[in-house]
Amino acid sequence: MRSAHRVETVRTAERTLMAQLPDGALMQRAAAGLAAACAAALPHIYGSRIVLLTGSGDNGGDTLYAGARLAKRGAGVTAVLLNPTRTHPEALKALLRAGGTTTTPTAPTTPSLINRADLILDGIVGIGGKGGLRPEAAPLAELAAASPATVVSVDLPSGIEPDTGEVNGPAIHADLTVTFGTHKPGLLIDPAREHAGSVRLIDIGLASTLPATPDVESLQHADVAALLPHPSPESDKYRRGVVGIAAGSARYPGAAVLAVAGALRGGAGAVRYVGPAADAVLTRFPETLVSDKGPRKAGRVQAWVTGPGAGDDAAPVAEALSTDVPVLLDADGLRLADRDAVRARTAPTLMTPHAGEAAALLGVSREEVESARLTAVRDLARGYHATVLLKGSTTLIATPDDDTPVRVNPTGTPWLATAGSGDVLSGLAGSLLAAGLSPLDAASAAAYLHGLAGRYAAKGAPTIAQDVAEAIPAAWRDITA
Ligand SMILES: NC(=O)C1=CN([C@@H]2O[C@H](COP(=O)(O)OP(=O)(O)OC[C@H]3O[C@@H](n4cnc5c(N)ncnc54)[C@H](O)[C@@H]3O)[C@@H](O)[C@H]2O)[C@@H](O)CC1
Ligand SMILES: Nc1ncnc2c1ncn2[C@@H]1O[C@H](COP(=O)(O)OP(=O)(O)O)[C@@H](O)[C@H]1O
Ligand SMILES: [K+]
Repeated sequence: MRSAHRVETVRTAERTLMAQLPDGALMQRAAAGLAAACAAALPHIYGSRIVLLTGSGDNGGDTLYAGARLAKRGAGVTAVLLNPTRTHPEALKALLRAGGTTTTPTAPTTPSLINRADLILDGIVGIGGKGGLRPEAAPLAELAAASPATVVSVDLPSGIEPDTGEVNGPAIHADLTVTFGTHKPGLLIDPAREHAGSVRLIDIGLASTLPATPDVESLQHADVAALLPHPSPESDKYRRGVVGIAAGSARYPGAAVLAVAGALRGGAGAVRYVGPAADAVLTRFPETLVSDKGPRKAGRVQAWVTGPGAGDDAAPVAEALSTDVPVLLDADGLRLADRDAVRARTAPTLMTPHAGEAAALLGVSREEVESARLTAVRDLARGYHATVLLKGSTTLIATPDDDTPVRVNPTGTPWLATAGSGDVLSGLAGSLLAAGLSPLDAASAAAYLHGLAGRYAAKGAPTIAQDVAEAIPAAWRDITA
C-alpha cells in the first residue's frame, strides 16, 4: 500500500518526531536521502554542474544541505536564492563552507547557468506552498523547463497544491520528485502528479508518528491479490456470485456485450443479462444466462450493473436500484437514476462516472472536475451516499465516509481512453461486487485489473475494449502470482 497524508497531518507528525530528536536531525535525514537520489540521477558527481532553486523555507534548507553534500563530492553547486536575506541560514553556511556559490534569479548569468546545468534541484517551496508559483519564482520554472538538465523536485514540485493535486498557476515540471516521510496526495493525483515525474519516498522516521489511516492510498499488487476472490473446493457458481447486467439498448447493444465481457472475467460464477441486447450478448457470449424479465424478477443475482448503453430507458435503472443487492450505476444510468432513490438505498451503490458525467451530476464544468478530482469524487460520494469511482487519467475511489481514505488507482494507460472500455470496467467491478467485495474494494480491484489489462492489451499501441476484457485474466494471474 502506498499512503499519502495531508500537509496538516504531516506537520503534526513532524512536530512530534522532532521533539524526540536533536535539532535539525530531520532535515539532515531528508538532505542525505535527497543527495543520494541526486547522485543516483547523475552519471558522475565530480565535475557535475548543479543548480539549486532555493526558496526561503525549510524546503530551501533541505536543498542547500543536499547541495553541500554534493559539493563536497566535487560537484559545482550554485544556489539561486529567491530571497537572499531570508534563506535558511545554517543550510546556506553549509553550502558555502562546502565550496558552493550563490546568485539571484535576476542576475544576468542565471538563465545560462540554468541552461548549462546537469541537474536542477527545485527547492523553491514544499508543503508550505499555496497557489501557483509567485511571480518572482515563476520565471525559474520556465528556465528549468527549457533546460536540458534533469530536474529533481524536493518534497514536491513547487507550485502544486500538496493536498489536492490541483495546479493553480505556474509550477515546476520534474523528472524526479524526492519526497520525505510520506507521499503527499498531490503526488498521486493529476494534474499535479504529471508534474512530479517519478516519485521516490525517503524514510525519515515519520512512520512512527503518522496516523495509521492515511488521507489517500494507492493499492499495490499484494493488496489487490488479497482482495480478489478465489473459488474454494466447496464453491459452486451461485456461491461465487451471480452478477446481473441490465444494460444496452437497441441503439447501443455493444455496451451490453462489453459489460458482459468484463463481468465474465471478474470472478463471479455466472452472469445474468436482462435487456434488449440479449441476441447480441448471446451470440458473443453463450455463457450468459439471459432473462426476459426485469431486474426484480430475473432470478438470483448478488449485484446489478445498470446503465451502460441504456439510452433513455430509465425503467431498468430504477428497477435495479429498487432491489436490495449492491448496484453499480454507470454511463446513461448515472443520468437516468433518481438521486433520492440512490440516497435512500440500504444496499450499497457504486457509481462510476467519467469526468463529463461527474460534471453533469455536480452541475459544474468538466474542466472543474478534472482540475479538482479529489473534491469532485468526495462531493459526489457525499451527495449520493454512494461509493464513487471517478474515471480518467487518475482514477479515484471515494466512499461517503470522509474518514475512509480515498483510493488512487496506480495502473492504467491513456490507451484505455477508447470507446467501450468503461463498459468493460463496469462489468468487471459488478462481478467483484457480486463475489462479495465491498464497493470500495470491488471498485479499486476492478480499476487496478482494468488498468493493467489496458496496458497488456495496448503494449504501446492502440487497443480496443474487447482486447482489454480479454487481457483481464493475464492481469489477474500476474497480480496473484
Ligand atoms: N518540518 C520538518 O520537520 C521537515 C521539513 N522538511 C522540509 O520543509 C518543507 C516545509 O518547509 P516550510 O514549512 O518552511 O515551508 P516551505 O519551504 O515549503 O515554504 C515556505 C516558503 O515558501 C514561500 N512560498 C509559499 N508559497 C509560495 C509560492 N506559491 N511561490 C513561491 N514561494 C512560496 C514562503 O514565502 C516561505 O518562505 C517540507 O516541504 C520539506 O521539504 C524536511 O526538512 C523534513 C523535515
Ligand atoms: N488519460 C487517461 N489515462 C488513463 N486512463 C484513462 C484516460 N482516459 C480514460 N481512461 C480510462 O478509460 C476508461 C474509459 O471509460 P469511459 O470514459 O467510461 O469510456 P466508455 O464510456 O467509452 O466506455 C476508464 O477506465 C478511464 O479511467
Ligand atoms: K519543491
